[in-house]
Amino acid sequence: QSSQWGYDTDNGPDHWHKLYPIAKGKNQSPIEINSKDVHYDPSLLPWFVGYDPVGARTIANNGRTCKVVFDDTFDRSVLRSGPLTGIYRLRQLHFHWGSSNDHGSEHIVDGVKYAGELHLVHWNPKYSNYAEALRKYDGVTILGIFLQVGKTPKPEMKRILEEINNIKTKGKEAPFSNFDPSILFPKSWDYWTYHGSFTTPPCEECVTWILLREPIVISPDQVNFSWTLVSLLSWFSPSLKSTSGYFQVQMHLY
Ligand SMILES: NS(=O)(=O)N=C1NCCCN1
Ligand SMILES: [Zn+2]
Repeated sequence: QSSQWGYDTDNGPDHWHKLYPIAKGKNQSPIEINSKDVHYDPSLLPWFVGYDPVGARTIANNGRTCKVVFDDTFDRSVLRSGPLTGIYRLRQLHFHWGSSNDHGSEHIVDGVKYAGELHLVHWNPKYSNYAEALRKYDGVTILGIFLQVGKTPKPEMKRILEEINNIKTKGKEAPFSNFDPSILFPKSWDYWTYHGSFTTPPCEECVTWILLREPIVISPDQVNFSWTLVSLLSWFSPSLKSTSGYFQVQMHLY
């Protein structure tokens, strides 16, 4: 087990539990979603966001992903309602890509691996800080949006993909301002929700997942932008750590 966790055979998901025991927990993400096992919950509310574009701060390559960081020092950009109680502050967004278009997403839907998955990470400000929220069942909510490769480019992705060119090496960071991530959202806000974990170590089980059923579609050349980033990062296609164990995945239809 090399010192740093990753996605290779000697430090991948099956090794993580040695340093991060929670990785062997009962509520680990990602999971496979089988539509036939999903419980439709008519009492689930729609979710809403209020994002302040002026809250965007930086875009960084941390050697595993490209992440955009936001000012979360007050209730500036928040997600609320849906399966949640109260509001959750947007902290960062990041992507998961594969080394080819036939895989890359972390969650799998009816056997389908999407080319990528966008995660918007939010934390519950009823706790005094993010680090404390990670230790709570209702500490974090992650909005997950699947990325599908199609003919038409998604113009709203342009800013992020152009910026990726300036952070091609691990550890690089660049200013990133005036960006409201809700412009990336698909038309339908129908979602699946379940309680799980971060998909990377320490894999805390503090996450209420809100996964959108409708993917966003980007073009092949937009994906190969991510390829430039991917080719510089030890990329991955994570193995699903969780068994098909029983979990409450509910669905809201608008
Ligand atoms: N892929 S994930 O579940 O969002 N995992 C994360 N781990 C560290 C903090 C941000 N997110
Ligand atoms: Zn993620």
